[in-house]
Amino acid sequence: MHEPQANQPQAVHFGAGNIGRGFIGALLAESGYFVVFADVDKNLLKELNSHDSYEVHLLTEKEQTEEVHSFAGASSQKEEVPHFIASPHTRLITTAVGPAILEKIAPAIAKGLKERRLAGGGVLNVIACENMVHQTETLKKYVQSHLSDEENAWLSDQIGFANCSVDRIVPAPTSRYAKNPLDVGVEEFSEWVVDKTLLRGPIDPPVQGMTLTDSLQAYIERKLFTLNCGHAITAYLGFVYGLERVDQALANEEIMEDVRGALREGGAALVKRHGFDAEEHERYVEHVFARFANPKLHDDVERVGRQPLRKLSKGDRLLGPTVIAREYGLPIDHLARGIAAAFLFDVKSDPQSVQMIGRINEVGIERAVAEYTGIEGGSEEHDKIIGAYNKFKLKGNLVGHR
Ligand SMILES: NC(=O)c1ccc[n+]([C@@H]2O[C@H](COP(=O)([O-])OP(=O)(O)OC[C@H]3O[C@@H](n4cnc5c(N)ncnc54)[C@H](O)[C@@H]3O)[C@@H](O)[C@H]2O)c1
Ligand SMILES: O=P(O)(O)OC[C@@H](O)[C@@H](O)[C@H](O)[C@H](O)CO
Repeated sequence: MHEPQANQPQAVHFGAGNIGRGFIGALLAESGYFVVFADVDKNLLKELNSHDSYEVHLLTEKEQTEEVHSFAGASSQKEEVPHFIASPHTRLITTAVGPAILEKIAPAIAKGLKERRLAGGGVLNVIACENMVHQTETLKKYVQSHLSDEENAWLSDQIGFANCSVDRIVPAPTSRYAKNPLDVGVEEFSEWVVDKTLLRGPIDPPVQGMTLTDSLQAYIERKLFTLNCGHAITAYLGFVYGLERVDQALANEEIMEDVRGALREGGAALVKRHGFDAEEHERYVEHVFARFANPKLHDDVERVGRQPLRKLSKGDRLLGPTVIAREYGLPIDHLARGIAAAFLFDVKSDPQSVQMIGRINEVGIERAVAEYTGIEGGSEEHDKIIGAYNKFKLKGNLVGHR
């Protein structure tokens, strides 16, 4: 295992996957932190501990490469991770494991914080970088459930749990550029916005590329309900049309019309809710489309559509903008078509897809839509989703799936 330099500040980052290596871990290392990547993937940990560096490839016209140094891998299921969390050199804990895994990493974080308290380790900040609203506060609740009242009182005083919005498209790496298994390809754009009102003390050393805000809700909703909403609908419609990649899906005019329509509907809702400038929001949407269309990303619709039940849950990228639009009495026709397409995402390697398709086969699409979205049968919204689902199902049958 690689070692930090004497007194080097440390960060423990859970999840050495695409965004972990391609964005958060890379930024922390560039900013002077020794990054301990905590993961469960034994092969990945072996690679992290046998390479001194890896490359982040910017997938732009003229491809550029950044080298990442100063990291190690540690098993999130072993004692070493709590020890790192307890170390006085550790200033930050970050995560990029997926929302469903937050509960699973909470015991290791709680154990590390207990040790830290006893060792007098002091102030530390936790930032979960998952695509969901209030992700770090969700992690905080899981961590608190493993601590005593006394430990929780110390935690409230010493440990910041700050929500954030994290944005950079990082597809699964391919052999086109990956010379070693840690190399990763990313788009050039990146944005990491953190709620400064929930931090304890300054982020020290400051993380280059991290923006601090006191109005995170607007940032995260704009990102999740625009970029991720459009991304998901592109992926689900792309899947229905038998296409493999996001850029291929967007090149299809029918798909593009629905994605644009959904972002228009969701955009009108966001403009009302957050008082965004409508023209500026339109520019944001155009920028998102330009990012999706980047042919160098080779981003797979199966990655972008992964875990459809999470994406169909209340407050996530599909229902979130739909509910806000309805609150303002705005149309949701294209959003409903995007939701409908999600119910046709039949990917055998995705456990949530298997569960969803199994439930549709068991109880029928009408009941499955009501169960997963909370949109009641007989409502206008439910009728729109079912109508679109039936049309897309015919389309899917015509196209034939992979
Ligand atoms: N890839 C992107 O474009 C992107 C961009 C922004 C945000 N995100 C968010 O980041 C998170 C991770 O996405 P990703 O694309 O990097 O996924 P990924 O599958 O590439 O990485 C997840 C990593 O978490 C690890 N992991 C799983 N269980 C673990 C555990 N118990 N302890 C520690 N590590 C564990 C996995 O082994 C894997 O290395 C998700 O919430 C995603 O929404 C991704
Ligand atoms: O990571 P997910 O599964 O929540 O969503 C898939 C993609 O939309 C997502 O990873 C984007 O690439 C990312 O959010 C861009 O910032």
